[in-house]
Amino acid sequence: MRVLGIEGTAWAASAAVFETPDPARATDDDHVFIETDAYAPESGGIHPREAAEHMGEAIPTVVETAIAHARERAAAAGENGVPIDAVAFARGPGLGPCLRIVGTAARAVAQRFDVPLVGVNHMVAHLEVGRHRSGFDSPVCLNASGANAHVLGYRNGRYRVLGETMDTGVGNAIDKFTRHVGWSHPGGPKVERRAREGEYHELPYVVKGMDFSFSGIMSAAKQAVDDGVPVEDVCRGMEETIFAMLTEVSERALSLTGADELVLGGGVGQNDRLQGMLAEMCDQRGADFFAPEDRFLRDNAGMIAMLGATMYAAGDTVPIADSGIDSNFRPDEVAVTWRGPEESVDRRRAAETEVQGAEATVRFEGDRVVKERVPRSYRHPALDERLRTERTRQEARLTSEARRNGVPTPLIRDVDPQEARIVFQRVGGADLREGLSASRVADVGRWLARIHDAGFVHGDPTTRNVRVGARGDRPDRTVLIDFGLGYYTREAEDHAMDIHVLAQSLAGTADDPETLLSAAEDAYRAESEHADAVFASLDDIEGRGRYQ
Ligand SMILES: C[C@@H](O)[C@H](NC(=O)OP(=O)(O)OC[C@H]1O[C@@H](n2cnc3c(N)ncnc32)[C@H](O)[C@@H]1O)C(=O)O
Ligand SMILES: Nc1ncnc2c1ncn2[C@@H]1O[C@H](COP(=O)(O)OP(=O)(O)OP(=O)(O)O)[C@@H](O)[C@H]1O
Ligand SMILES: [Fe+2]
Repeated sequence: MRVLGIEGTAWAASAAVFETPDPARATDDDHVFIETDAYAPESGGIHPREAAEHMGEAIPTVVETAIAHARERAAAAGENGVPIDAVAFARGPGLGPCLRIVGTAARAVAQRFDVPLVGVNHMVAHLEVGRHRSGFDSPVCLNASGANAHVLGYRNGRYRVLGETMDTGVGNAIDKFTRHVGWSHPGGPKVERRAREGEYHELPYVVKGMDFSFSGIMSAAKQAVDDGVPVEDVCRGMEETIFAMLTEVSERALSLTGADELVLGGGVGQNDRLQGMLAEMCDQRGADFFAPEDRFLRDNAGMIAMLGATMYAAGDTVPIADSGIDSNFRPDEVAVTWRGPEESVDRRRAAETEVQGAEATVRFEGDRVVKERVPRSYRHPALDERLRTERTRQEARLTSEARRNGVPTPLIRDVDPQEARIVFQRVGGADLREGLSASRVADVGRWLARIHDAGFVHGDPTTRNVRVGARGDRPDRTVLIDFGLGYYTREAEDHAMDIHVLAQSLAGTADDPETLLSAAEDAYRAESEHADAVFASLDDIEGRGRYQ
C-alpha cells in the first residue's frame, strides 16, 4: 500500500509518501519519504495570514514532489497505473486558513487519481506515529507540541484525554517567552541550547491531578529576566520545571492506568532534556519508553500518511462532500476505527506487597502502610527536595483536617518530612477503580463538598486515590487517601478542578463514566454550600474548548 499524506496545520507545508506491505504494524520494508517547506515568521510568532500565504505557495510544490516520488517507487516496482492508493490529509486541529488550503489540495489529488480520501486528526497522528514505530500495544501517550500538551490513553474506541494543559500549549508557552527576550521563532531549540549553559532558577510548579498550567511559570520567567536573572538560568529553570511537570503527569497516567509503556509525540518532544527525563522516569518504574526520530516528532506529513494508511486499511475514508476541515478537532472526538474494543491502556494488576504510585512507594506492613516519596532522579535535586517535603507535610496536614470535617481518611501513625515518609493506617479492600459503583462515587462527591466547604481541595481525586470495601472487621466505607497535591483555597474554580479531575479519571477507568459522574455531582450539590458557583466554574473550565 502506498499513501500520500499532506500536512499544513500551522508552520509545516509538508507532503509525504508512506509505503508499507502491512499498514497494521511497522516492518523493515516500510518506506517514508517526507518533503517539508517550513514557514519562518520574519518577526514575532506565527501570523495566521502569513502562514496561510506560505501554505498557498508551498503546498502545491511539496505535493508534486511527493507525487513524483510515488511515481518513481511505482515504476521501480514495475507497476503501471495510479501511483498511490489513497490521499490522507490533516483535517485539524490547526489554523483554519491553512487547513483549508490543505483540504483543497487533498481533494484535488484524490479526484485526479480517483482514489479515496482519509481525514486524519493531527494530534492522533502525533501519538500514533510513536505507537506504530515502537510496536507497543497500548501505551500512555504524551503529546508535547506547539499548540497542545496532553496525556492520552486508548480505551473503548477512543483516545481519552487523561490530563492536559489548562492554558496554552507547551511549545507556545516557550515561544512566548523567547519573543519576550527578543529571540526569533521558534524559541524551543534556542531555549534548549541556552539552558545547557545555565544554572537552575526556581519557577512555579503547577500540577493538578494530571492537568497542568504554564501561565504562572511564564510570567515568572519573563519577570526574572526583566529583574536581571541571567537568561540561560531562566531557560534552565524553565526546562527543569516544565519538563518535570510533563514527566510527572505521564508517570501519574502510567500509575493510574497500570500501563507500562509510554510514547512521546509533538515538536517539543525533540528536546533532549525532556526525552532524558521521560526515559529516566520509565526506567525507574520498569516501563518502556519510546520517542520517534525528530523528523516524526515535529509536524510532518509522514505521520499523516502513516496513520492515513492504517485508517484506509480499516475502511475509514471520507467522501469528498463530507471532508470539511475542523480547526478545533480534538483527539478524543476521533472514533478510532483501527483498534479493537478489547485493547485498552487500562491494565489491572494483581495485589502486591508494594505499590509504586506516581510519586511514592507504598509498602504494606500488616495493618500499616508506609508511604515514602522516594527521590526522582529525573528532577533537579532542588526541585525534587522541595516537592517531596512540601507534599509530605501537606498530605499529613490535610488528611487529618479532612477527617476532622467528617471525611473518612486513614489515621496517621507517624510523619517524617525530612525522609518524606508517612505511616498510615491501612484502609479499604480495594481502590475505587476496582470497585466502581454509583453510591461509592456519590460518596466521593459528598466528601469533596465537605473539604471544599472547609476551605481546601484534594488536588488529585482519581479513582486510585479512593479506597473502598470492607477490611477486616471494619465496615465498607469510601475513604479518601493521597492528599499530597491538596492546598487551602476558597476559589470556586479550584474546587471545580477537583470535580474535573474526578471526571477525567472516571473517563479513563470506567465503562459508564457519565452515570457515575452524575451520581457524584448530585451528592456534591446536596452537600455543598457553594455548589452553584462551583458548577458554573466547572462549565467554564470544560467550555474553554480544551475539554470535552
Ligand atoms: C496543531 C499543530 O499545528 C501544532 N503543531 C505544532 O505546534 O508544531 P510542532 O512541530 O508539533 O511543535 C512546534 C513547537 O516545538 C517547539 N520545539 C521545537 N524544537 C524544540 C526543542 N528542541 N525544545 C523545545 N521545544 C522545541 C517549537 O518551539 C514549537 O513551539 C500542534 O501539534 O499542536
Ligand atoms: N492507607 C492506605 N490503605 C490502603 N491502601 C493504601 C493506603 N494508602 C495507599 N494505599 C494504596 O497504595 C496506592 C498508592 O498510594 P498513594 O495514592 O497514596 O501514592 P501515590 O504515589 O501518591 O500514588 P498516585 O499519585 O499514583 O495516586 C493507592 O492507590 C492504594 O492502593
Ligand atoms: Fe503538531
